[in-house]
Amino acid sequence: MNLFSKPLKPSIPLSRSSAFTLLAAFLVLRSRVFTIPKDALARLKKVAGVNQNAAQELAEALQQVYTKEADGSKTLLVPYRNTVSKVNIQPTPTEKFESDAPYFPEIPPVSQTKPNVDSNFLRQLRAILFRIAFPKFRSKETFIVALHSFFLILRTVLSVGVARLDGIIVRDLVRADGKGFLKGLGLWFLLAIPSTYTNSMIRHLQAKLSLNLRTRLSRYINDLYLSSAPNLRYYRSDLDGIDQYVTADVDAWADALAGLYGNILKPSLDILLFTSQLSRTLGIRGTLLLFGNYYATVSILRAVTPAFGRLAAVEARLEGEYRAGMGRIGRESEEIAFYDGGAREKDILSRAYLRLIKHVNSIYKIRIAYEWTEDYVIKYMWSAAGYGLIAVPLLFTRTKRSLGVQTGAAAGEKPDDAVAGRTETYISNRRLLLSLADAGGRLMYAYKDLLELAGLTTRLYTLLSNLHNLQPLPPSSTDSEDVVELDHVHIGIPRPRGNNQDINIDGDGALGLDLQSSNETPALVKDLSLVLKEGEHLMITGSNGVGKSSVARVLSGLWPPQGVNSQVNRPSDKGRKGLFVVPQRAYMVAGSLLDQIIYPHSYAEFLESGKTLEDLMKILEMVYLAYLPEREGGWTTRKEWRDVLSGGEKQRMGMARVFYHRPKFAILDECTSAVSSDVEGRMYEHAKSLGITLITISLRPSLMKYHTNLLTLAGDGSGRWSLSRVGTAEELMGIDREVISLEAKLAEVGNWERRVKELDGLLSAQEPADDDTVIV
Ligand SMILES: Nc1ncnc2c1ncn2[C@@H]1O[C@H](COP(=O)(O)OP(=O)(O)OP(=O)(O)O)[C@@H](O)[C@H]1O
Repeated sequence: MNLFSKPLKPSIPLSRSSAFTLLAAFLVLRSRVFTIPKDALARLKKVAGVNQNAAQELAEALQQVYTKEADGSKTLLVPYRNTVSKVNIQPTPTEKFESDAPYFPEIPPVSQTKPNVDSNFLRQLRAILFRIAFPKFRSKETFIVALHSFFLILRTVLSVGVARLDGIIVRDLVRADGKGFLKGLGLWFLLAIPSTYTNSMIRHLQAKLSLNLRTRLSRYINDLYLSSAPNLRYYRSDLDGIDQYVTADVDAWADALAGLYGNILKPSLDILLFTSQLSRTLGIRGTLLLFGNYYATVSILRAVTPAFGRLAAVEARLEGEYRAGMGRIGRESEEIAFYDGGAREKDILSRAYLRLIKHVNSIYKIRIAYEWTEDYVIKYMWSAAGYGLIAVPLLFTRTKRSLGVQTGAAAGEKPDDAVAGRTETYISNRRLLLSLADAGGRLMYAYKDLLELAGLTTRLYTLLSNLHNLQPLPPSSTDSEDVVELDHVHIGIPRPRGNNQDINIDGDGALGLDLQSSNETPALVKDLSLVLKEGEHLMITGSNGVGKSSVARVLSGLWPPQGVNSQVNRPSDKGRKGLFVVPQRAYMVAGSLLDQIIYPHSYAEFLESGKTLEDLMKILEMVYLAYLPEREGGWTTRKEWRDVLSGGEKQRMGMARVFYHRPKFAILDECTSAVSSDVEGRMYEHAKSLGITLITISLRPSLMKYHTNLLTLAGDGSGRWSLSRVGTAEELMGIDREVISLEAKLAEVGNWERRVKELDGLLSAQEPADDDTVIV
């Protein structure tokens, strides 16, 4: 039966109905045919020997083992339902980032932008879509979109079929044609199978598209964000609440885009097809009225649509602030508990939450007026227009004919047939119009979704633009000789991004800062020059906040060196790691006990290095943590180590990492301040015996004896410094003795002050008597 065009034949050709039956049977059986029962699959795998090493693979997967492929990619073993799935990860090449950067120029902060559906939005969306989400025409995502589009079109075509069939069934009913009615009903059930299957496929493909887009974006952003030196974007990005951008915003954007595609394509197709179907019966006048109706609807709704894009962007930011607050409490729970700061934290969080829900509430309120107008226009105005339009063929075209039948003017046509024909037209058109109203409604909702997508696109684009516009830090020029060298370097706090007009490139290509012409804060340390060869151990000292850690930041490449013609040389990583820094705050990585020692190595790199668990045990012995594997239940135990280990234990773990990596130079930034002096001394001696050159930042004079050079930062705001050689062990003992005697003398200062006060008291007690004497 030709369901999609009129006139409709009463009988159903056998070939079409058998085709439908076959399609239905295929769809029902599909799941049985293509889904192999799990136990059968397991048996098959066993026969094929696939599961032989499953236990070992699972253990390796839990240890985050990956294999390096020839093309530079990694195959990760991911535990999944007691099995291991292999996921190949292709890193985004640096050239790709370089070629993408011009598409993501610097933009104003997200708080200063008003996302809207305009050329700016289209430019941003195009850049994200075609540079990241769909970089190639022939990709999995393109295939999903094509399949999704196919099912969307199929759904529209089937809807027209359903509308026509609806009319036929009612027509046969009015005609009292039992056979035709039953056939129609049978066809109805058959048509329901592809229709419902199409619906679930549309939902499935939409979810799949969203997930694929999210994966592509997440991989790209993670590769960009977690970049190693000299980019260090995760360290240098100044975007507030960046975790919200990288996680929730990417997810929301992928969802919004995948949903929007269906929400725009399907109703647009519906409107096109339904309008063309309707125009056959409505004639020119009716069709024009239909378009007039569309125009009126769009004009009214555009006028009342609020700025959903900006509202969505603000909501995402507030959500991020609230999440960040919660995360901070989780991270710093012990410190907060010591201060009993729960009530204070609750106030801070409540404030963040209130700001969020106030905003969300205001969106809901704004939506009431919008949705009220929308419902009124879409449901009632469109339905009323629909009734009017249906009346056109009934009252003007066919009325005359049917009146003729009733008056006997059109002989040869039964009155029942005429009524049945009218009913069929009415039912089909009414269903088409209802679907049309529904499509119109969805298209209007899609406009709101489009505005929300604009808000999320702005946030995503802000993230990408922020990350792309962080220029790499100046590379260190490494000599063949392994030395640490600073040459005329100003150590200063880096200027915030977007204010770097004074940064210039000097003749050697090193990035410098012209302090004469700049308006930035004065350098913490000025014109610092030093050369440190292997075996020359340096201690950096000076009072708090004077810039000791900042020197380490410049040495390790976290901060750019400032000053004209300034230069930094770092030892190369050839042979073994050149420079390794143990920071002031101990850091414990998420993972096993073993992972804590080998960080930043992965388990695979540990295996590659040829070191063994015995070696690790020896290292733990050296830092007096040999009891940990047994106490914590083995090397593979995974815990929240930040909470499990004490402050001193965490610092010793930092030293264990130094012994594991055995770098040429190690910067130890007050990383043993909580370790007892005797253990600290032994660890320093051991580090030196491994051939590690130490650069220690400390306020403890007792550590001086392990070093050959002393850099003292003045700390009087002048940026002055002095570099001296530390004497022999004999001389150092002398210094130690002098320090002890001076400390003893200083301890006496309190007593002397008390005595001076007593004497002052005695003197002042005698003074009035003298005065009296004078008066008398
Ligand atoms: N990212 C930053 N932004 C702004 N100011 C900073 C930043 N990092 C450090 N500072 C400031 O620079 C100064 C020097 O900091 P630095 O960490 O180098 O001190 P320090 O000498 O190591 O102190 P301490 O002995 O207390 O560890 C401090 O006043 C600090 O507040």
